[in-house]
Amino acid sequence: MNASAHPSAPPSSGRTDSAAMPWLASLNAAQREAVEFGGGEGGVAGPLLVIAGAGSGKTSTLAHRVAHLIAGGADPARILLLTFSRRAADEMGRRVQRLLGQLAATHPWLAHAELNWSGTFHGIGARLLREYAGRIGLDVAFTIHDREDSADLLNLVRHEQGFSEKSRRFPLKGTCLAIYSAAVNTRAPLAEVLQASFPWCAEWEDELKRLFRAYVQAKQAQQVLDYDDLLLYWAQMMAEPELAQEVGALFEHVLVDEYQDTNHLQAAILLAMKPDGRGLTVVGDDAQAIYAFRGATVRNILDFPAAFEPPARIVTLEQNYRSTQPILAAANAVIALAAERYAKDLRSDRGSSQRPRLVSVKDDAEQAAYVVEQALARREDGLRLRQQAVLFRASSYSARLEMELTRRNIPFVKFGGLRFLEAAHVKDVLALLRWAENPRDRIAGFRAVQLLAGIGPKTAGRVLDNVCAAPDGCALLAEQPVPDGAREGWLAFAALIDRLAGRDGGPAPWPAGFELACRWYEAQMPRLYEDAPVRLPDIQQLARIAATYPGRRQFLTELTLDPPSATSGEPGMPLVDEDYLILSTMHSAKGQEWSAVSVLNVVDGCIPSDIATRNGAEIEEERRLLYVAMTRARDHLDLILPQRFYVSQQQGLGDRHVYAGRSRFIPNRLLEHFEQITWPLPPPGLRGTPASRQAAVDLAAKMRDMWR
Ligand SMILES: Nc1ncnc2c1ncn2[C@@H]1O[C@H](COP(=O)(O)OP(=O)(O)OP(=O)(O)O)[C@@H](O)[C@H]1O
Repeated sequence: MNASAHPSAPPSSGRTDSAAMPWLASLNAAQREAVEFGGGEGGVAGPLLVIAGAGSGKTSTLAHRVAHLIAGGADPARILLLTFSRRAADEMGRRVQRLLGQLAATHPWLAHAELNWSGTFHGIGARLLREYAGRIGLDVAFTIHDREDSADLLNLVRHEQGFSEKSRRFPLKGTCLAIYSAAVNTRAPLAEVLQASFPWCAEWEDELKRLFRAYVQAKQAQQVLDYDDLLLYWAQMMAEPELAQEVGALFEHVLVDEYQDTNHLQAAILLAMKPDGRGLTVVGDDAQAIYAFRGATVRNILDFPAAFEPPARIVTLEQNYRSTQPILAAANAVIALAAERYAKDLRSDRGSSQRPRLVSVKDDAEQAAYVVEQALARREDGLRLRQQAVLFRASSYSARLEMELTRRNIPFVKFGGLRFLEAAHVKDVLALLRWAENPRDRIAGFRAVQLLAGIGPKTAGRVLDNVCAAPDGCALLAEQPVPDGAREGWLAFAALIDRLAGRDGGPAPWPAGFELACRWYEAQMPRLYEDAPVRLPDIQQLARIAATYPGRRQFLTELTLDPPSATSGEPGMPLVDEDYLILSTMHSAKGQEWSAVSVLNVVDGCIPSDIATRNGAEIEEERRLLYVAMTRARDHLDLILPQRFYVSQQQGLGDRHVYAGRSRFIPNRLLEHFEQITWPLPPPGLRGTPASRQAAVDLAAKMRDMWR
């Protein structure tokens, strides 16, 4: 809500004295400088870069800055806050409100201040594009394709262009999409992208160009945008000076979290909106840049200050509040070996005698047993499971652990695994809605139509051709040529779609329309899926989520951009008040913290992952990923090293057992930062003393020295 629109609006000055703001006392000097930067009577401040080490309170500093700006008189409706995930945006909103709540007794209007422009770049992009659709030649009813839909459409075009019949093998749809996406997000010429990241596809440059041209045409004809388009269209819109100025003027302040993981397009958007940097604040940590594989570039943060004249003010946060000193020392040692970085002197006042542990176990079964035993032991000591996380490089690494947790009836939630939207049955229902929303969306239509018994790709293709050729709203679905055996079902289906689209006279119903779609779909499920009963709760869950949105369009947009996790096929999502262990990929652990963290498979081949060791830059990113994982821990950190583990679905290799050594990111010279243990512990009589265990390491070094 716009604060000034509220009945108890602020007094005309709308300002609160800086000295009266209660939160300032809790900040350290650097944080306070970042929060207060530009305060006072000088108007909107120039650009600010906050370089923040892990756990140094950058998220909290950003929230404080937003609260500070609002309390200082800034209109919350004119603050744009861009975060990496929707979850982060929600969390930030909550923190800002909590802070402003502290002033509510004396400044009642602050209790109602709400940030209504906070979200991810993609989410905000979608919203602006819809608002400006008419001005930039977009249909306001455009639908958004997720990665899988985009790959399907690209595949269709690839086929139509005859590339699937080439005698030499043309890149597959997933690779084509990755190349397309890399070129769009890095803004680099195709030849350069191919050379740098896809050299084995370089011979197809001309064909790929043709393919991408046709893909863009197909998207435009169908009025669909893919994820990359949300940024690309926004950036193109900002390349029009008049529009850039107009959109830029909507926001007095623009604040960006996790700036190290933004790409060229995102930087271009910001600079076009705020060319002189006034009102622009970005925060980030170059040591935590982990999204280069999606086109992010750490140069954005490194080059930010010099993009303005005078250059941006830099504030560096170096006090770590999260981790104990030994954990921080180990993490610092790991990142100190990085090839290039902004040097930071991260320190912690949290003393502890416990170094992080390097735990050797025989295989992934023992790894799972170890993790469970430790988690339960800590719980016995009073540490809730929710305060404990298990992190891994690839989602599949936790399979054994998930089985063990299920067997022992220990609840857990997993972040970064199968996403809700990737579940086939969820995609089915959304395809129905999307097709009703936009009859030109062929990917949605193709999926929806084939849900019917007796209708295959051929009939579906014919129906879609007819629908696309018909003028808007005149598709006459019921009269489409379908096989006789399918006719009865088809009539009911056509009536459903017409009802959902509001083509049967009444307005499109919502959320009742969703219920109708679900009821129709549930009747099809037993035919479509053997395990229909397991999938059914997801559909019911989807209906519950849908009911919280004002309409179908908002629902589809939000869900495509920020899907919740799937539940079926995994242990049920625990109740909110229940205790549960956190399982997460390292990427999804970004920005989080837990008291105890265990990292699985800290061995070469897993971290760095053997799919990311093609060049130095990829290896450096893997190092930062391990650093991100280690710096999530407050009090306990275990890095686990199975000597033998099982990997599944390796391309070209199939499932197999692998033997591997400790990750190259923890070479021998870093061992002093860790306590090394082997689990299960040998019987007490055979354990030796700490000194004799250290001696074993020295002996190993001597053996190696023999060959120097
Ligand atoms: N001035 C402060 N005094 C005490 N604790 C603080 C202070 N600033 C931050 N913290 C605490 O430090 C921890 C880390 O803060 P936050 O999550 O904001 O860090 P971050 O910089 O975003 O971390 P990362 O980049 O590693 O994700 C939190 O538990 C937070 O409450």
